[in-house]
Formats: sequence, structure tokens, C-alpha cells
Amino acid sequence: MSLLSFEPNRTVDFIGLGRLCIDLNANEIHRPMEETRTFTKYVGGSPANITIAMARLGMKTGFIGRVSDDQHGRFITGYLEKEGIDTSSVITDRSGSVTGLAFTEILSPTECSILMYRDNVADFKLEPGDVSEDYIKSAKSILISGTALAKSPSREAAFKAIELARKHNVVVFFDIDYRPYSWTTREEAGVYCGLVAEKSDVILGGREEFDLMEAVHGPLQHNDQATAQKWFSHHAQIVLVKHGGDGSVAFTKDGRVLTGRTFPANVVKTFGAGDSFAGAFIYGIMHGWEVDRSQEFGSASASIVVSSHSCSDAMPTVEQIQAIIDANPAK
Ligand SMILES: Nc1ncnc2c1ncn2[C@@H]1O[C@H](COP(=O)(O)OP(=O)(O)OP(=O)(O)O)[C@@H](O)[C@H]1O
Ligand SMILES: O=C(O)C[C@@H](O)[C@H](O)C(=O)CO
Repeated sequence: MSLLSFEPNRTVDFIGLGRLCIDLNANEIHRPMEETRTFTKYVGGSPANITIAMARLGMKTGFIGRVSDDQHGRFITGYLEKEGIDTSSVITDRSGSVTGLAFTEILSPTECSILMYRDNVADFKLEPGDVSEDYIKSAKSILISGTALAKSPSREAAFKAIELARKHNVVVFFDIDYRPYSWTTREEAGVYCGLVAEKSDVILGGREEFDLMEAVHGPLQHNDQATAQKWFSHHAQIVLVKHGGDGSVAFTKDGRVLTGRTFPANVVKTFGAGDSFAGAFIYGIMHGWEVDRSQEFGSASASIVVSSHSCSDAMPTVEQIQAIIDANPAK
């Protein structure tokens, strides 16, 4: 019995909301960024990556966000359109804002860091007026990423989108996506992410991201099962806790606990695992797959993206993911 019901007669399967940025991934890997001379430019931003993942998997997708009024903003919008993502709610911000830049440093396959330039970014200029009720009610699902809650008016736009989603039976996926550089304090992040988690149908996050919310919306459990029960007392039907190379654990409101395995990877960089996992996991859930099959699909996708230099460009197709699964049958 499916835990979630997606409205059948909707023109859009999935809408992402939040940051549209640019990743500048160091080409000279295995050295500090001080020694890096060249970077490769990709579209980035966690919700953008996840939406691109969904589009690459053949889903009808759209995005609600703002881009800067410059070459970077046009690059991002053009890329989304080439991927078949509807950009009718991607707005060019004309306040002089800039595009968020993520400079990534790849010291080793397991030591990666991101240097974020996010002053005056366009994505935080998203306004409640940019969120169209007609657009929201045209969708089966919407993704809210936690960082969209870090600054106003983006915060209010995200809350408006959630209220409209609830009103029109649009399934709300919440990726906690805690990025310290965008928040004033951890407590602030905990407050707002917790308020969104209370309204969400599916919550994805790492252990420390759930701890962040529980520090405010207490009690602190450091226990995945207890964490899931907490959010089931609100709206959640699925709580998924990501554990990096150790896989993931999914909890369903009807009492199931499902462990997601990982797949072998020639790891180039660790980041991008969460976004690729989320895109393929959500794909599975939206196709009515069992949660554990969706976890497996997400993990296989992540193994491809962590083995790649990029995040968005590397998001795989259904066939590519299935090939990983077929080559690594469960024991
Ligand atoms: N080194 C790895 N090799 C193979 N699969 C991995 C690896 N790291 C993560 N994964 C897969 O990706 C999923 C999500 O990874 P993780 O828990 O690191 O998410 P995250 O912290 O959100 O990632 P990100 O670094 O993109 O923010 C894991 O549950 C696992 O299935
Ligand atoms: O989400 C960000 O702002 C950074 C991403 O663009 C980057 O690709 C990443 O860290 C993915 O996990």
C-alpha cells in the first residue's frame, strides 16, 4: 500500500524551489585550492541538482527561483531549458544580485570542501509573489531545500509554497540541506527547518541535520528511530536518514525500517551524493516503488555522481542507474 498519493492529473511531476547556483570544480584535483589554476563550471545548488536529476530521469519538472541578471543567470536558465525543465517561474532578479558560487576543492576522494561565495545572491531574493498558486497546483510534488529558509524573502516564499502545496494535495519533499554559511546561527536553522519538517510528507537529511532540528524542536535523540517517530507525529510518511558511505535508513509511518545499501564507486569527490541520491529516490517513490527499491535506486545514482567530476552534469539516466544495480546484485 503506497504511503503517498500523487494527484494523477497534473501537468508537472516535480517542482524544485530554491537556489540556482554555479559550481566551479577544481580541475587540478588532489591539491589545495591555493594551487588550483582552472575550474570547470557547472550548474549547481542542491535543489537545482535534484531537479536536474529528476529531469534526466524523464520526469516533467519545473523550478521556482531567481537568477542574477547577467551571464551566469542566463547560463543557468539556458541549461535548465536544455534539460527540459520548465523555467516559467525562474525569475531574473534585477536588484543587482549575483549568482552564488561554490568553489570546490578536491584534496582526495574523501577530503572535499566547498568555498561558498553567497553575498547578495539572487536565490535569496525569491519573493512570495514569485510563487504562483496556479503553478503549485499544477504539480504532483514539490521539493523544499532547507537553505531556502535561511534568509527573507526566500524564507517566506518557501513557506507560501508549502501552504499552497498542502492546500492542493501536492506532496512535499523536504531536503534539510543544512549549509552553515547561509545561516546566522544553528538555532535559527533548527527553528525554521523544524517548522518545514512539520509540514512535509517526506524528510531527507543526515543524522546531524535531524539533530539540528531536534536541538530546538527537542528532545535530542541521536537515534534514527526516535527521530522518525517524532516527525510521524506531524505530517511525515517517510523519514530517510542518510549515512554517507554507510548508506541510508528509511522509516515509514506504517512501521517499516529499511536499510539502503551502497554501491562500489571510484570516488572522485564525495559531494553530490546527497542530491543524486535524492533525485533517484524521489523518482522511485513517485513511481510507487517500495521504499527499499527507491533507496537502492538512489544509492546507485549516488555511486555514479561521486565517481564524476560534476554533480549536475553527471546526473544519470534510468538506464545508467539500472546498469549499476544489475552489475552489483544484492547478496
Ligand atoms: N563514497 C560513497 N560511495 C558510494 N555511495 C555513496 C558514497 N557516499 C554516499 N553514497 C550514497 O549516497 C547517499 C547519500 O550520501 P550522503 O549521506 O553523503 O548524503 P549528503 O551528506 O547529503 O551528501 P552531499 O555530500 O552531497 O551533501 C548515501 O546514502 C549512499 O547511498
Ligand atoms: O548546494 C550547493 O550550494 C552546493 C552544490 O552546488 C554542490 O554541487 C554540492 O555541494 C552538491 O552536494
